Amino acid sequence: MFHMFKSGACLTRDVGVGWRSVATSLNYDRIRRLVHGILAGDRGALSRAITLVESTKREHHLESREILSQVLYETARKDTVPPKTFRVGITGPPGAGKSTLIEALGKHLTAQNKKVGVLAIDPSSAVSGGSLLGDKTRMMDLSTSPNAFIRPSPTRGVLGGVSAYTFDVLCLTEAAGFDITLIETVGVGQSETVVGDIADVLCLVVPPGGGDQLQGIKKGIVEVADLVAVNKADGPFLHAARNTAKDYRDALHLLRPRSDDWTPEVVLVSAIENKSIDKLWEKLEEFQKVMNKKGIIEARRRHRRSEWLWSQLKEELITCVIQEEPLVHALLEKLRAKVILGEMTPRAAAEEIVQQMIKK
Ligand SMILES: Nc1nc2c(ncn2[C@@H]2O[C@H](COP(=O)(O)OP(=O)(O)OP(=O)(O)O)[C@@H](O)[C@H]2O)c(=O)[nH]1
Repeated sequence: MFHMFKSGACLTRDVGVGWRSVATSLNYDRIRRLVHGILAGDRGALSRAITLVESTKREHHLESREILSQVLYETARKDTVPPKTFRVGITGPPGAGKSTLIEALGKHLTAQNKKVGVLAIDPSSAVSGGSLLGDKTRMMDLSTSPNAFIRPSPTRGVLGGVSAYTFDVLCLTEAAGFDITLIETVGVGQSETVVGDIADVLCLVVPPGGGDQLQGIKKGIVEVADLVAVNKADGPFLHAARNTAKDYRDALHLLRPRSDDWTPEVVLVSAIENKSIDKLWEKLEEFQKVMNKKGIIEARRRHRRSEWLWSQLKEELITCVIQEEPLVHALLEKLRAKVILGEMTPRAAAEEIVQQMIKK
């Protein structure tokens, strides 16, 4: 069923030692069990595999790589064009009701026997060790559904950057049969770009606001949103929510749509009262249908994978080759003084270092 295991010998990173060839003794029994489990849709196996992806231990990192390679071998064979999986990015300011909306949307989908994964991208954790998204224990109802898989954000920086990490986790959840993935992030700083990179569709969730509704929400997020959900359209907030929806419709009208095939829309919802969640899903599905018909989702995914290869390669080269290379350190010491004193430009110094490395 599975392709051959790679040999135990491989080139890997050993933190503080540099690149070297090591005869690894990976736990192949565990790898085999987890791969079987994931492909059979076992949530426990999926959780354990993700923990290996998150781990900074070298052997865990290698095990997760082996698991991913076997899992991808299987899923790639069954992959269809257009893809049957759908990656929905949910972003918005803190307190907009993203988690409540994800729970409502998740329940709407699991009730239809759809399998839903929920992932969180938390840029704050990588930088400060804190967590913007907090723990996701709020999605209590959804987490008890066998059709749902909820994974809280990592609590520390992960090797290779947030998008590379989330992409690995996404591959695993999809391999376990969770065809719809809701990817949540707080719309601040870089995070919406990351979720925009990973998701097929980006839904911006905003609360009703008085006066300047777009205040505090960066224009950049609105520009990349495919849908805007104005949440909390209930009780005393209903009137304000309607006004906010109008403001967003006007704002979107002035912006050039991201794609000629889709004009972003604004939907009024109430996550708490479960109002118009079906309408929101209809819109998301419509987006999926329109974009898949033109092959746009698959084309975007392919393009991104290729882009990530470059960014990962650069990152790996910097962290594993350049920073570990004694020659680079020696040259850096020598040339840094010249650069600081203005005797040499940083570009010339960098070129000199690279030339010396190539000659070596
Ligand atoms: N009235 C009303 N309140 C809501 C609705 N959805 C969420 N809330 C409330 O808004 C607050 C924030 O909701 P969350 O779901 O935690 O919002 P969030 O965007 O995930 O917040 P962060 O995790 O801080 O980014 C909570 O007190 C919710 O009960 C809604 O549809 N109507």
